[in-house]
Amino acid sequence: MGLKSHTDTGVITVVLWEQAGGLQVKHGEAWLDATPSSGVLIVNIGNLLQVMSNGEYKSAEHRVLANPGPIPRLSVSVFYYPLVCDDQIGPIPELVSAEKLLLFNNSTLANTWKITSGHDIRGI
Ligand SMILES: O=C(O)CCC(=O)C(=O)O
Ligand SMILES: [Fe+2]
Repeated sequence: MGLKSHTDTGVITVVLWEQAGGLQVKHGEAWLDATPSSGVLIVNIGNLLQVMSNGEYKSAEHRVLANPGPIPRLSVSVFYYPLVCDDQIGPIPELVSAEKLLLFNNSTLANTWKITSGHDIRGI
């Protein structure tokens, strides 16, 4: 199974992924292959961490190629994100300054999710 180009919506995603390739990360206009390695966990920065870090960390666009090679592909993703839609989320105050202006407004989790991912937190 492949996955179309996307950024992860939450705070971080931890991916356990072995042997078969297929994960690609966008760098400029190029798609770079992530190199599979046994026992390695991939930690993706999600859209909410980009907001919380006031843009210090970027949620990278990535995709997964279907059937990238002869080995069956198995990956396990765990998504970390807050659950209460009405909670406020925004840049951590220490990361906002005269040199590093506020890039995102404080808003509810549901609203921030919609702005950063383009769809409703309930998947609508
Ligand atoms: O399977 C992978 O290597 C990555 C999966 C992924 O991008 C995701 O679950 O959001
Ligand atoms: Fe992803």
